[in-house]
Amino acid sequence: MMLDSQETSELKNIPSIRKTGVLIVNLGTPDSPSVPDVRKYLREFLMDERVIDIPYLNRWLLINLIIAPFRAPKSAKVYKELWLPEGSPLKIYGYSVEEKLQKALGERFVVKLAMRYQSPSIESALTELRKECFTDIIVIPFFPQYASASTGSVYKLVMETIKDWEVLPELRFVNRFLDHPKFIEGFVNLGKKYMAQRKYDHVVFSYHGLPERQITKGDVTNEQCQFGSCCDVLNHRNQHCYRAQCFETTRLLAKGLGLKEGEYTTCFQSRLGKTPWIKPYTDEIIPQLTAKGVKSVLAFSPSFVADCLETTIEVGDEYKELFEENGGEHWQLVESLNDSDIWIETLVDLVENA
Ligand SMILES: C=CC1=C(C)c2cc3[nH]c(cc4nc(cc5[nH]c(cc1n2)c(C)c5CCC(=O)O)C(CCC(=O)O)=C4C)c(C)c3C=C
Ligand SMILES: [Fe+2]
Ligand SMILES: [Fe+2]
Repeated sequence: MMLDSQETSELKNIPSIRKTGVLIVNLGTPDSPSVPDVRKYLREFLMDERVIDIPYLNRWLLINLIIAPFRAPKSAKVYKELWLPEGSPLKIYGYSVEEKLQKALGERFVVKLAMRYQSPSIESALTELRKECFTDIIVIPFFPQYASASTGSVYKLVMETIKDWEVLPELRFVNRFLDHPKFIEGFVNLGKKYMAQRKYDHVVFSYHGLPERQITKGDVTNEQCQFGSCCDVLNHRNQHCYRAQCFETTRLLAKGLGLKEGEYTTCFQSRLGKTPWIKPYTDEIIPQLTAKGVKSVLAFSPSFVADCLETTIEVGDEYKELFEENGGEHWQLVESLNDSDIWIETLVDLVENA
Protein backbone atom coordinates (compact mmCIF):
# COMPACT_ATOMS: atom_id res chain seq x y z
CA MET A 1 0.00 0.00 0.00
CA MET A 2 1.34 3.40 -1.01
CA LEU A 3 1.15 6.25 1.50
CA ASP A 4 0.20 9.66 0.20
CA SER A 5 2.44 12.61 1.06
CA GLN A 6 0.17 13.82 3.87
CA GLU A 7 0.26 10.40 5.55
CA THR A 8 4.06 10.25 5.24
CA SER A 9 4.48 13.64 6.86
CA GLU A 10 2.12 12.62 9.68
CA LEU A 11 4.27 9.53 10.28
CA LYS A 12 7.37 11.69 10.48
CA ASN A 13 5.75 13.68 13.28
CA ILE A 14 5.22 10.63 15.50
CA PRO A 15 7.84 10.92 18.26
CA SER A 16 10.40 8.10 18.07
CA ILE A 17 9.84 5.42 20.68
CA ARG A 18 13.54 4.62 20.57
CA LYS A 19 15.71 5.82 23.41
CA THR A 20 19.44 5.16 23.47
CA GLY A 21 21.65 4.93 26.52
CA VAL A 22 25.29 5.91 26.04
CA LEU A 23 27.62 4.49 28.67
CA ILE A 24 31.01 6.18 28.60
CA VAL A 25 33.61 4.32 30.65
CA ASN A 26 37.08 5.26 31.78
CA LEU A 27 39.51 3.20 33.82
CA GLY A 28 38.87 4.58 37.30
CA THR A 29 40.73 6.45 39.96
CA PRO A 30 40.81 6.44 43.77
CA ASP A 31 37.99 8.27 45.61
CA SER A 32 40.65 10.39 47.35
CA PRO A 33 44.46 10.43 47.41
CA SER A 34 44.53 8.99 50.95
CA VAL A 35 46.49 5.75 51.43
CA PRO A 36 43.36 3.66 52.32
CA ASP A 37 41.47 4.90 49.23
CA VAL A 38 44.45 4.36 46.93
CA ARG A 39 44.92 0.89 48.42
CA LYS A 40 41.23 0.07 47.86
CA TYR A 41 41.47 1.27 44.24
CA LEU A 42 44.69 -0.64 43.49
CA ARG A 43 43.24 -3.80 45.08
CA GLU A 44 40.14 -3.72 42.88
CA PHE A 45 42.08 -2.74 39.75
CA LEU A 46 44.96 -5.16 40.05
CA MET A 47 42.83 -8.11 41.25
CA ASP A 48 41.18 -7.99 37.82
CA GLU A 49 42.35 -11.15 36.07
CA ARG A 50 42.56 -9.28 32.77
CA VAL A 51 44.98 -6.74 34.25
CA ILE A 52 47.28 -9.06 36.20
CA ASP A 53 46.73 -12.29 34.33
CA ILE A 54 48.38 -14.76 36.68
CA PRO A 55 46.71 -17.52 38.77
CA TYR A 56 44.34 -16.21 41.45
CA LEU A 57 46.44 -17.25 44.46
CA ASN A 58 49.64 -15.68 43.07
CA ARG A 59 47.73 -12.51 42.23
CA TRP A 60 46.20 -12.38 45.69
CA LEU A 61 49.62 -12.80 47.34
CA LEU A 62 51.21 -10.16 45.07
CA ILE A 63 48.50 -7.61 45.80
CA ASN A 64 48.22 -8.25 49.52
CA LEU A 65 51.90 -8.82 50.38
CA ILE A 66 53.57 -6.32 48.04
CA ILE A 67 51.25 -3.87 46.28
CA ALA A 68 48.87 -2.99 49.13
CA PRO A 69 51.54 -2.45 51.80
CA PHE A 70 54.37 -0.98 49.68
CA ARG A 71 53.00 0.44 46.42
CA ALA A 72 49.84 2.06 47.82
CA PRO A 73 51.66 4.60 50.07
CA LYS A 74 54.00 5.53 47.18
CA SER A 75 51.11 5.88 44.72
CA ALA A 76 49.12 7.93 47.26
CA LYS A 77 51.95 10.49 47.37
CA VAL A 78 51.84 10.82 43.58
CA TYR A 79 48.03 11.03 43.53
CA LYS A 80 48.31 13.93 46.03
CA GLU A 81 50.44 15.82 43.47
CA LEU A 82 47.90 15.09 40.74
CA TRP A 83 44.78 15.91 42.78
CA LEU A 84 42.86 19.10 41.94
CA PRO A 85 40.57 20.92 44.42
CA GLU A 86 37.55 19.29 42.65
CA GLY A 87 39.13 15.80 42.64
CA SER A 88 40.93 13.45 40.25
CA PRO A 89 41.34 14.90 36.72
CA LEU A 90 40.17 11.63 35.17
CA LYS A 91 36.81 11.99 36.93
CA ILE A 92 36.50 15.76 36.52
CA TYR A 93 36.96 15.47 32.76
CA GLY A 94 34.67 12.43 32.73
CA TYR A 95 31.76 14.39 34.23
CA SER A 96 32.40 17.35 31.97
CA VAL A 97 32.37 15.09 28.89
CA GLU A 98 29.15 13.45 30.14
CA GLU A 99 27.46 16.86 30.31
CA LYS A 100 28.79 18.17 26.99
CA LEU A 101 28.04 14.95 25.12
CA GLN A 102 24.49 14.91 26.51
CA LYS A 103 23.98 18.45 25.19
CA ALA A 104 25.43 17.56 21.80
CA LEU A 105 23.34 14.39 21.36
CA GLY A 106 20.02 15.75 22.58
CA GLU A 107 17.00 14.19 24.26
CA ARG A 108 16.85 10.89 22.38
CA PHE A 109 20.01 9.83 24.21
CA VAL A 110 20.92 9.58 27.88
CA VAL A 111 24.65 9.72 28.58
CA LYS A 112 26.08 8.19 31.75
CA LEU A 113 29.67 8.14 32.99
CA ALA A 114 31.06 5.05 34.69
CA MET A 115 34.47 3.90 35.83
CA ARG A 116 35.68 0.31 35.42
CA TYR A 117 37.06 0.46 38.97
CA GLN A 118 35.69 2.40 41.96
CA SER A 119 33.07 5.07 41.37
CA PRO A 120 30.70 5.79 39.67
CA SER A 121 30.46 2.06 39.09
CA ILE A 122 29.33 0.37 35.89
CA GLU A 123 26.61 -1.36 37.90
CA SER A 124 25.13 1.89 39.25
CA ALA A 125 25.25 3.60 35.84
CA LEU A 126 23.57 0.62 34.13
CA THR A 127 20.92 0.42 36.88
CA GLU A 128 20.05 4.06 36.24
CA LEU A 129 19.98 3.51 32.47
CA ARG A 130 17.74 0.48 32.91
CA LYS A 131 15.06 2.58 34.65
CA GLU A 132 14.86 4.80 31.56
CA CYS A 133 13.40 2.02 29.39
CA PHE A 134 16.06 1.89 26.76
CA THR A 135 15.84 0.33 23.35
CA ASP A 136 19.59 0.14 23.03
CA ILE A 137 22.78 0.88 24.92
CA ILE A 138 26.05 1.93 23.33
CA VAL A 139 29.15 1.35 25.45
CA ILE A 140 32.20 3.48 24.72
CA PRO A 141 35.30 2.51 26.70
CA PHE A 142 37.66 5.51 26.70
CA PHE A 143 40.61 3.52 25.34
CA PRO A 144 41.64 4.36 21.77
CA GLN A 145 43.52 1.06 21.24
CA TYR A 146 41.93 -2.28 22.24
CA ALA A 147 43.55 -4.31 25.03
CA SER A 148 42.04 -7.13 27.03
CA ALA A 149 43.19 -5.32 30.21
CA SER A 150 41.25 -2.15 29.36
CA THR A 151 38.46 -2.39 26.74
CA GLY A 152 38.09 -6.16 27.21
CA SER A 153 37.64 -5.79 30.94
CA VAL A 154 34.92 -3.15 30.48
CA TYR A 155 33.03 -5.42 28.05
CA LYS A 156 33.21 -8.33 30.45
CA LEU A 157 31.84 -6.38 33.40
CA VAL A 158 29.03 -4.81 31.33
CA MET A 159 27.95 -8.24 30.06
CA GLU A 160 28.15 -9.78 33.54
CA THR A 161 26.13 -6.91 34.99
CA ILE A 162 23.21 -7.19 32.58
CA LYS A 163 23.19 -10.91 31.88
CA ASP A 164 20.23 -11.62 34.21
CA TRP A 165 18.06 -8.67 33.17
CA GLU A 166 14.65 -9.83 32.02
CA VAL A 167 14.66 -7.42 29.07
CA LEU A 168 18.05 -7.19 27.42
CA PRO A 169 18.53 -4.04 25.36
CA GLU A 170 20.31 -3.97 22.01
CA LEU A 171 23.92 -3.70 23.11
CA ARG A 172 26.72 -2.19 21.04
CA PHE A 173 30.37 -1.71 21.99
CA VAL A 174 32.84 0.68 20.47
CA ASN A 175 35.86 -1.55 20.26
CA ARG A 176 38.56 1.01 19.33
CA PHE A 177 39.00 4.42 17.77
CA LEU A 178 42.77 4.53 17.31
CA ASP A 179 42.44 5.91 13.78
CA HIS A 180 39.29 8.00 14.07
CA PRO A 181 39.97 11.15 11.96
CA LYS A 182 38.68 13.54 14.64
CA PHE A 183 40.59 11.77 17.44
CA ILE A 184 43.76 12.09 15.34
CA GLU A 185 42.97 15.70 14.37
CA GLY A 186 42.46 16.60 18.04
CA PHE A 187 45.98 15.49 19.00
CA VAL A 188 47.49 16.93 15.80
CA ASN A 189 45.98 20.35 16.55
CA LEU A 190 47.32 20.27 20.10
CA GLY A 191 50.77 19.29 18.81
CA LYS A 192 50.78 22.02 16.17
CA LYS A 193 50.03 24.60 18.86
CA TYR A 194 53.31 23.69 20.61
CA MET A 195 55.26 23.32 17.37
CA ALA A 196 54.26 26.86 16.37
CA GLN A 197 55.82 28.19 19.57
CA ARG A 198 59.27 26.64 19.15
CA LYS A 199 61.26 24.04 17.24
CA TYR A 200 61.50 20.55 18.75
CA ASP A 201 64.42 18.19 18.00
CA HIS A 202 62.24 15.11 18.43
CA VAL A 203 58.66 13.93 19.06
CA VAL A 204 57.92 11.05 21.46
CA PHE A 205 54.65 9.09 21.37
CA SER A 206 54.50 7.26 24.70
CA TYR A 207 51.68 4.71 25.11
CA HIS A 208 50.60 2.73 28.16
CA GLY A 209 52.59 -0.53 28.18
CA LEU A 210 51.28 -4.09 28.35
CA PRO A 211 52.87 -7.44 29.25
CA GLU A 212 53.88 -9.13 25.96
CA ARG A 213 52.09 -12.34 26.95
CA GLN A 214 48.72 -10.52 26.96
CA ILE A 215 49.17 -9.85 23.23
CA THR A 216 50.34 -13.41 22.54
CA LYS A 217 47.29 -14.84 24.36
CA GLY A 218 44.93 -12.73 22.27
CA ASP A 219 46.40 -13.82 18.94
CA VAL A 220 43.72 -16.06 17.41
CA THR A 221 45.71 -16.41 14.16
CA ASN A 222 48.48 -18.28 16.01
CA GLU A 223 50.95 -16.28 13.95
CA GLN A 224 52.28 -14.75 17.20
CA CYS A 225 53.52 -11.21 17.37
CA GLN A 226 57.34 -11.05 17.39
CA PHE A 227 57.17 -7.61 19.06
CA GLY A 228 59.33 -6.19 16.30
CA SER A 229 58.68 -4.91 12.79
CA CYS A 230 55.60 -7.17 12.45
CA CYS A 231 53.68 -4.45 14.34
CA ASP A 232 54.81 -1.63 12.01
CA VAL A 233 51.82 -1.84 9.67
CA LEU A 234 48.33 -2.63 10.96
CA ASN A 235 46.57 -5.20 8.79
CA HIS A 236 43.77 -7.74 8.98
CA ARG A 237 45.97 -10.43 10.58
CA ASN A 238 47.57 -8.31 13.32
CA GLN A 239 44.63 -5.96 13.92
CA HIS A 240 44.08 -7.25 17.48
CA CYS A 241 47.69 -6.59 18.49
CA TYR A 242 47.69 -3.61 20.89
CA ARG A 243 51.30 -2.79 19.93
CA ALA A 244 50.45 -2.70 16.21
CA GLN A 245 47.42 -0.48 16.96
CA CYS A 246 49.67 1.99 18.82
CA PHE A 247 52.08 2.12 15.85
CA GLU A 248 49.10 2.87 13.59
CA THR A 249 48.01 5.78 15.81
CA THR A 250 51.59 7.07 15.68
CA ARG A 251 51.70 6.74 11.88
CA LEU A 252 48.55 8.85 11.52
CA LEU A 253 49.67 11.45 14.07
CA ALA A 254 53.12 11.74 12.46
CA LYS A 255 51.46 12.19 9.06
CA GLY A 256 49.17 14.91 10.44
CA LEU A 257 52.10 16.68 12.07
CA GLY A 258 54.23 16.42 8.92
CA LEU A 259 56.98 14.42 10.67
CA LYS A 260 59.53 12.40 8.73
CA GLU A 261 60.99 9.03 9.73
CA GLY A 262 63.68 9.55 12.37
CA GLU A 263 61.98 12.64 13.76
CA TYR A 264 59.76 10.66 16.13
CA THR A 265 59.70 7.52 18.30
CA THR A 266 56.91 5.24 19.55
CA CYS A 267 57.51 3.84 23.02
CA PHE A 268 55.69 2.28 25.99
CA GLN A 269 55.52 3.40 29.61
CA SER A 270 54.39 2.23 33.07
CA ARG A 271 55.66 -1.34 33.19
CA LEU A 272 55.25 -3.23 36.43
CA GLY A 273 57.10 -6.33 37.62
CA LYS A 274 59.78 -8.45 35.95
CA THR A 275 57.79 -10.02 33.11
CA PRO A 276 58.64 -8.64 29.60
CA TRP A 277 56.42 -5.74 28.56
CA ILE A 278 56.12 -4.40 25.03
CA LYS A 279 59.15 -2.41 23.90
CA PRO A 280 60.79 0.01 23.45
CA TYR A 281 60.41 1.28 26.99
CA THR A 282 60.05 5.07 27.26
CA ASP A 283 62.55 5.29 30.13
CA GLU A 284 65.18 3.56 27.95
CA ILE A 285 64.43 5.66 24.87
CA ILE A 286 65.00 8.96 26.70
CA PRO A 287 68.74 8.43 27.44
CA GLN A 288 69.22 7.10 23.89
CA LEU A 289 67.74 10.33 22.51
CA THR A 290 69.87 12.61 24.68
CA ALA A 291 72.96 10.54 23.75
CA LYS A 292 72.21 11.46 20.11
CA GLY A 293 72.15 15.14 21.04
CA VAL A 294 68.37 15.63 21.32
CA LYS A 295 67.84 18.69 23.52
CA SER A 296 64.09 19.32 23.12
CA VAL A 297 61.18 16.86 22.98
CA LEU A 298 57.45 17.20 22.41
CA ALA A 299 55.78 14.25 24.17
CA PHE A 300 52.34 12.84 23.35
CA SER A 301 50.44 10.25 25.40
CA PRO A 302 47.87 8.99 22.86
CA SER A 303 46.59 5.93 24.72
CA PHE A 304 44.68 8.24 27.06
CA VAL A 305 41.87 10.66 26.28
CA ALA A 306 41.96 12.42 29.64
CA ASP A 307 44.87 13.64 31.68
CA CYS A 308 45.64 11.37 34.61
CA LEU A 309 48.50 9.98 36.64
CA GLU A 310 50.02 8.40 33.54
CA THR A 311 50.12 11.62 31.49
CA THR A 312 50.56 14.53 33.91
CA ILE A 313 52.86 12.81 36.39
CA GLU A 314 54.60 10.01 34.49
CA VAL A 315 55.12 11.70 31.12
CA GLY A 316 54.84 15.34 32.20
CA ASP A 317 56.99 15.23 35.36
CA GLU A 318 58.92 11.97 35.75
CA TYR A 319 60.11 11.63 32.13
CA LYS A 320 60.90 15.34 32.04
CA GLU A 321 63.14 14.84 35.08
CA LEU A 322 64.82 11.82 33.47
CA PHE A 323 65.34 13.78 30.24
CA GLU A 324 66.95 16.69 32.10
CA GLU A 325 69.12 14.38 34.22
CA ASN A 326 70.47 13.02 30.96
CA GLY A 327 71.31 16.43 29.53
CA GLY A 328 68.01 17.29 27.80
CA GLU A 329 66.83 20.88 28.08
CA HIS A 330 63.19 21.20 27.07
CA TRP A 331 60.54 18.48 27.54
CA GLN A 332 56.94 19.42 26.77
CA LEU A 333 53.93 17.19 27.42
CA VAL A 334 51.00 17.60 25.04
CA GLU A 335 47.87 17.55 27.20
CA SER A 336 45.12 15.07 26.46
CA LEU A 337 41.83 15.72 24.63
CA ASN A 338 40.08 16.06 28.03
CA ASP A 339 36.70 17.78 27.43
CA SER A 340 37.65 19.60 24.22
CA ASP A 341 35.10 20.22 21.46
CA ILE A 342 36.92 17.90 19.05
CA TRP A 343 36.74 15.01 21.54
CA ILE A 344 32.99 15.62 21.93
CA GLU A 345 32.70 15.62 18.10
CA THR A 346 34.63 12.33 18.01
CA LEU A 347 32.20 10.82 20.52
CA VAL A 348 29.12 12.09 18.67
CA ASP A 349 30.44 10.43 15.52
CA LEU A 350 31.19 7.17 17.37
CA VAL A 351 27.63 7.14 18.75
CA GLU A 352 26.03 7.94 15.39
CA ASN A 353 27.99 5.19 13.65
CA ALA A 354 27.84 2.55 16.39
C1 LIG B 1 49.84 -4.19 36.17
C2 LIG B 1 49.33 -4.13 35.06
C3 LIG B 1 48.69 -3.04 34.32
C4 LIG B 1 48.16 -3.21 33.04
C5 LIG B 1 48.18 -4.46 32.19
C6 LIG B 1 47.60 -1.96 32.68
C7 LIG B 1 46.97 -1.68 31.46
C8 LIG B 1 46.35 -0.49 31.14
N1 LIG B 1 46.08 0.60 31.96
C9 LIG B 1 45.48 1.62 31.24
C10 LIG B 1 45.10 2.90 31.69
C11 LIG B 1 45.46 3.47 32.92
N2 LIG B 1 46.29 2.91 33.89
C12 LIG B 1 46.41 3.80 34.94
C13 LIG B 1 47.14 3.58 36.08
C14 LIG B 1 47.77 2.37 36.43
N3 LIG B 1 47.95 1.24 35.63
C15 LIG B 1 48.57 0.25 36.36
C16 LIG B 1 48.87 -1.07 35.93
C17 LIG B 1 48.47 -1.66 34.72
N4 LIG B 1 47.78 -1.07 33.71
C18 LIG B 1 48.81 0.78 37.68
C19 LIG B 1 49.47 0.02 38.82
C20 LIG B 1 48.30 2.08 37.73
C21 LIG B 1 48.26 3.00 38.94
C22 LIG B 1 49.44 3.82 38.99
C23 LIG B 1 50.09 3.80 40.33
O1 LIG B 1 49.45 3.55 41.32
O2 LIG B 1 51.28 4.04 40.37
C24 LIG B 1 45.64 4.98 34.65
C25 LIG B 1 45.57 6.26 35.50
C26 LIG B 1 44.47 6.30 36.54
C27 LIG B 1 44.41 7.62 37.30
O3 LIG B 1 43.75 7.64 38.35
O4 LIG B 1 44.98 8.66 36.95
C28 LIG B 1 45.05 4.79 33.40
C29 LIG B 1 44.12 5.73 32.69
C30 LIG B 1 45.33 1.13 29.91
C31 LIG B 1 44.73 1.93 28.77
C32 LIG B 1 45.86 -0.16 29.84
C33 LIG B 1 45.99 -1.09 28.69
C34 LIG B 1 46.38 -0.75 27.53
FE1 LIG C 1 47.31 1.03 33.68
FE1 LIG D 1 52.24 -7.19 17.08
